[in-house]
Amino acid sequence: MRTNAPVSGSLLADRSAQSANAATSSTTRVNPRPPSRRSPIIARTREELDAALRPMRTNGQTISLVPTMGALHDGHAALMAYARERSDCLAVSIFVNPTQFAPNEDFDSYPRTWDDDLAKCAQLGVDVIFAPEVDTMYPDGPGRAGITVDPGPLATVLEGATRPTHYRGVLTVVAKLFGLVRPDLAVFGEKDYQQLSLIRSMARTLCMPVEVLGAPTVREADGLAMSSRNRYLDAAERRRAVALSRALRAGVNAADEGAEAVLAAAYDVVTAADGVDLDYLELTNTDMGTPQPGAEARLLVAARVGTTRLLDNMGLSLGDAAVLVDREAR
Ligand SMILES: Nc1ncnc2c1ncn2[C@@H]1O[C@H](COP(=O)(O)OP(=O)(O)OP(=O)(O)O)[C@@H](O)[C@H]1O
Ligand SMILES: CC(C)(CO)[C@@H](O)C(=O)[O-]
Ligand code: BAL
Repeated sequence: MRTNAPVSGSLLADRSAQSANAATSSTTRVNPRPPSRRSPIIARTREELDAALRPMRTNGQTISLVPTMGALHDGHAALMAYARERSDCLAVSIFVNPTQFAPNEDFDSYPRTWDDDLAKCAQLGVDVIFAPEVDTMYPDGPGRAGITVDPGPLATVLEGATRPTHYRGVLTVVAKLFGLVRPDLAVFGEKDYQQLSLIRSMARTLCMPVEVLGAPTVREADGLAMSSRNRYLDAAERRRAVALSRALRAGVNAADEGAEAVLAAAYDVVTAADGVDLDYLELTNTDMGTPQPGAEARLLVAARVGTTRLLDNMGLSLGDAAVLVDREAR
């Protein structure tokens, strides 16, 4: 198992918005409104996006954004419903962002399911779909992004240890999307918890006028977190993949006994599973710093099942008896 150096909570803290509860306790108004019956406007260029959003801006309507890479599933649908209830106009971006994929990763094979995505967006009451080409987002070419967002130390651990260039690409494209759409609020999934933490930190640190909200992870009936990459799994791998959420659940169930017990319980389940190659299993506080006894925490896991890398995480309340094992000793 990879061991990662502890991350300083104070560097990365976003105390204004944490975990699932933060999303539901947001100050944003909740405005249940039925899905619009109109088809979404499809904007492919910056000019088309401006034209699509101008009437909403002129009318003083609030705009929400759900950034995605397409291959939409019920997890994305939940983010859209969450955003739609909190805004007058819902924009969804569909863009497989090349700069967050390393050369050895799956950019070329990433699922692209435009017709199905469009039908889902129409059904979910999306007002505007922004689906740019690569050169619209990167006019000088994705390899020459020029000015990029430095994601800081949190981007070097956990996902960042395996994917060292990933979060620079994510934050750069999300900053661009925020600049283009200028949303009042943006919704991201807790499934990608480290990504959500980094985007919150970016918006706060760079004074971006957008409220970043996290929405809970949507799961398959057996507990597997929904993910576009689940499509890569064959039947046997799909059965094995449930080990990630089972491990997290075992950890959550041990929360009263403290941090050491949480990690041990989760570790036993994930390492006992055939064909599941653990990358990391870590316990953090809700800001992804060091977990504290008697406080809310986050248990995060990543593993390879066949050639597919999957991640998942769950929140828990740690018992007082928490003494962390030395990570290097595990
Ligand atoms: N199961 C889920 N529940 C809630 N939100 C999710 C879920 N899966 C993805 N999201 C969120 O949807 C947004 C778009 O993610 P993306 O398009 O990369 O889908 P994905 O399923 O995470 O794909 P991948 O398999 O590439 O990780 C992100 O904010 C992500 O956290
Ligand atoms: C936030 C995001 C859309 C940026 O490309 C992507 O990382 C994702 O889908 O999670
Ligand atoms: N949802 C995470 C996007 C990625 O893995 O590139």
